[in-house]
Order: sequence, then structure tokens, then C-alpha cells
Amino acid sequence: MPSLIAENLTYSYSSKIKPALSKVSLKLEQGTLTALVGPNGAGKSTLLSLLQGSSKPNQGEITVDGKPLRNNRSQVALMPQRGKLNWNFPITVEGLVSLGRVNHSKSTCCELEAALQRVGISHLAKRRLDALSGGQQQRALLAKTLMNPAKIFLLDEPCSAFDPPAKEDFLLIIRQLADSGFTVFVSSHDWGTSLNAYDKVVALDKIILASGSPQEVQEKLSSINYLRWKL
Ligand SMILES: Nc1ncnc2c1ncn2[C@@H]1O[C@H](COP(=O)(O)OP(=O)(O)OP(=O)(O)O)[C@@H](O)[C@H]1O
Repeated sequence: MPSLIAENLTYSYSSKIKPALSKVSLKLEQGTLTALVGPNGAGKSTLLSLLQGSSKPNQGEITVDGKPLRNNRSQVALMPQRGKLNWNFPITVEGLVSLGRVNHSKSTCCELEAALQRVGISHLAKRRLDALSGGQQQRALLAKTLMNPAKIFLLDEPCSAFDPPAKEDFLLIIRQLADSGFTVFVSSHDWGTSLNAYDKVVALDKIILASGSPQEVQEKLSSINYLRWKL
């Protein structure tokens, strides 16, 4: 059953420039892990911000469980790109993660501990954020996002700070999230074999280039010679 459907989304930052996204349609099924791939400037972050509802499309519709997104925004949470955060802010890991509670209501110890456990950093709860590695910081940011009682998680380039083993560990964490019923949509620059860890791949470059299983998308992109001239 699809939990999020986007139909014909078009979005321009200004009427004077070409649209960042044109007629983008996709379906995210409940309990699946989907990759969103595309080169720099393809519109990945723009699409995620539309799907989260922080920007509105110029044209097109987004529904969550059959209702317009505007009536169901609490079901969708976005983890921003790491570049959007000040990692030197003087805060502990548990302080950061607690901020993820919606409306900043007081989080219970259980919720906090569950989020830290899900991403495997309970032992770092009292550490300062600026004393962590880039990969540990990304896990802390995911734990903060998971404090949100949403069921659709949009992750904007979460693997950018990871070395290959850490990336594999992170993929396992998000796979477990999907297997426990959450819908997870992850933007990435990685067109390599790690795409095989996903149920589905959406390739974007202002329009949807291809969508389907990792193999189907790789085949489609090579048939249009996209990978050769673009990447
Ligand atoms: N605030 C903005 N104002 C004007 N144009 C913008 C703005 N944000 C993004 N753009 C433009 O929209 C297009 C899509 O940008 P976006 O950040 O969504 O791409 P992306 O695929 O996430 O890129 P990257 O992989 O580099 O993060 C780019 O041409 C970008 O320059």
C-alpha cells in the first residue's frame, strides 16, 4: 500500500529560472527503503523539502495515506544535509536528540534511549557533539529525527560523512527501520553497488529519469547512456 504519492510536481525557485523540478511523480510504499539518486543540482533536496511540506509545489499534488500532505504533515520527518547544521554548537548527544521531540515537549528517558539504541550510540549519550566523528554525528542526527512520531522518514544525504564500513552499518540501521514498517526515502550521490541494499531506486535530474528496482534503474540509465556522460 503506498503511503506517500507525489503526482506531477513542478517547482521553480524563481519565475526567471528554469524549474528545479518538472512533472515529478513517485510512490513510496509503506515499509520500504528507497534511494533517490542524481548528480549535484538534480533537485534531490528540493524534492525532499516538497515531500516534507516545508516548500509548496507550483503544480502537482502530494498525498499521505490518501489525504493531502497539508493535513498529514505530522506523518513525515526530514533529516537535513549535514552542511545545514552547526556541529560546533555546545550540546551533548542526548541534548541534540531530545530536541527532535515534536513541539519540544519533554522527552521521556525511554524515547530518548530507544532512539539512541536504534542507531547504536547509547554509549555516546553524554559526549559533546563536537567531540564525535562525522559518522557518529550523522547517527546522532538520525536519532534526533527518529524522535519524531512520523512514519515516513526523508533522509538528505545521510551517508556523506561515512567511510565504506560505516556506510554499510548505516544502511543496516535504515533497513531495520523499513523492516519495522517505516517508509524510508534516502537521497544519495552513490550510484554504485550500495544501491542494491535498497528495495527501489528513483533517479532524478529535474525530471524522473528512471524508477524501479536497483537493477532496472541501472539498466535504464545505461540504455540512455546517462551514466557515461553525466557522472
Ligand atoms: N534557495 C534556492 N534559491 C534558488 N535556487 C536554488 C535554491 N536552492 C537550490 N536551488 C537550485 O535548485 C537546483 C536543485 O538544487 P538542489 O539543492 O535541490 O539539488 P540537489 O540534487 O540536492 O544537489 P546536491 O546533490 O548538490 O545537494 C539547483 O540548480 C540549485 O542551484
